[in-house]
Amino acid sequence: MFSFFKKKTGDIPPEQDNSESSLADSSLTPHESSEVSPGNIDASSGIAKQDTEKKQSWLSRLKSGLAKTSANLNIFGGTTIDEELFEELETALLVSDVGMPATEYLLDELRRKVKEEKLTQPSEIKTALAALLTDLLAPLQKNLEIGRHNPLVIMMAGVNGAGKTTTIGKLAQHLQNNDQTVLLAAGDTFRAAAREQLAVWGDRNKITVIAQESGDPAAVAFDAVQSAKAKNINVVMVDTAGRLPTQSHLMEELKKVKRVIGKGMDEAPHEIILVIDGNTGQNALAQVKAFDETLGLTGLIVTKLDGTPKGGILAAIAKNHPVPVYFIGVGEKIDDLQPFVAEEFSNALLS
Ligand SMILES: Nc1nc2c(ncn2[C@@H]2O[C@H](COP(=O)(O)OP(=O)(O)OP(=O)(O)O)[C@@H](O)[C@H]2O)c(=O)[nH]1
Repeated sequence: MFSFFKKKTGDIPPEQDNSESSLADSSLTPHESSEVSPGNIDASSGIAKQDTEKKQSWLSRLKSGLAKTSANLNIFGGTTIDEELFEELETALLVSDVGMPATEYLLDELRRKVKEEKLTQPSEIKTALAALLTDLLAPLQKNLEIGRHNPLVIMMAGVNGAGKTTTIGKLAQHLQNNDQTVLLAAGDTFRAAAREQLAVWGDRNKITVIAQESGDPAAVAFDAVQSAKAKNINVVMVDTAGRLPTQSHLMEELKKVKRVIGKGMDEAPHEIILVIDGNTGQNALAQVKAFDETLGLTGLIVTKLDGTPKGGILAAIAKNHPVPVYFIGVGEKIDDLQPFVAEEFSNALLS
């Protein structure tokens, strides 16, 4: 099944309790539990077919999005495994922003595999590298769990232009498609245009957007949580203005937003997600470390992996400062944002 979110129940009614399954799965339950008839066989196989098509379409977009990074790694066309090939691979991994520690790790493991498994062909090294990369990235793979708090409060942070606002828009639509009600907090009070952009977008998609003239992002976030509680909304997403980790007063402001959200609802924000531009390369690692230190990140979303030769950054994050990657983005359309799956990612790079 093509699942976008993981659903865990907490305070939702028992009849909707379908923990450990995805929302998309839960929407299938009536078909599965009702009596089998030709009608519902057709319906469920139709859904399965649609899912397979969606998945195939995503995999091909992922592959073409990562084409520049995978071109860096296209060095396995020869006939012998020698020191020159390992040196070429080292350069290719570094150029792809895998970073030194992960590059050294992958090369050491590959040399061990070549010996142990008596590999002789470069194509076998490529397959072995794909498996090693999958293992390295696997700890980053985690579904965003919805349904465990009502509302689930998600705070988004990141540097300017990373893709926070557009990602919030895409996620909101995915959530709506999964029968979740959503409310947005226009916490990017720095850019008036960003607030207006979100308000117009909210109008068009019938999603309430809480905005204020005051310019205090913490107050906007607080109001949004109160409003969501009063309206029994499922998910609140709090947008924040872009900032560099070196701008300490702005990092302090983020801490305040987090603190004030906590005053509005115990244990909130439940998710603090850093949105990273995949083009940023090694600097993204510095961003993860700095925002994590300031806020305690629960997850990452890596956007703009389309067209970048620096897609290896996920391996650097996995090796140096692992934080779950909930979603990756390879374009501007809603379906260009999908859950991160380590094996899909490695295969797109190395198949
Ligand atoms: N190619 C591509 N573009 C993307 C992707 N995700 C977002 N964008 C684009 O990136 C640009 C910046 O996105 P925003 O959502 O405005 O970024 P932001 O982080 O909210 O920006 P600030 O408000 O300045 O901090 C927009 O033009 C988006 O359409 C992606 O996965 N691929």
